[in-house]
Amino acid sequence: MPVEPLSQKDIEDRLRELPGWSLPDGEERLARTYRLTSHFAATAMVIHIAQIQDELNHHSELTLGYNTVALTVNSHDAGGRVTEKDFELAHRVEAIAPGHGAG
Ligand SMILES: C[C@H](O)[C@H](O)[C@H]1CNC2=NC(N)=NC(=O)C2=N1
Repeated sequence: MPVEPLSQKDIEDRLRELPGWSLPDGEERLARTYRLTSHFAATAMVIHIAQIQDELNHHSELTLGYNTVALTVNSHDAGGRVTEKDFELAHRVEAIAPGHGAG
């Protein structure tokens, strides 16, 4: 089922429910960086996010740092615009972050 791109206002309204997530200036994608307590913890969170992304069939650009996990996401099937699927992924990742000690 095609998913429609969200308007700038819709995106801004939905971002209010996702502290820490942003729409970087001039970019059509949601972004968040989590800071973890160790490299191993960050790596474990990446694996968990990958599982969720395969379950949703919706995938971010996922970057593992020394003790950080950075995500940026938009919807390829919607021409690289931001859709509900991006917010669904963001909420699912937010839900697991505390369990990983992510801040
Ligand atoms: C064929 C496969 O179902 C599609 O390419 C999925 C895979 N993961 C995806 N991830 C993202 N971010 N956007 C998509 O449109 C998308 N589509």
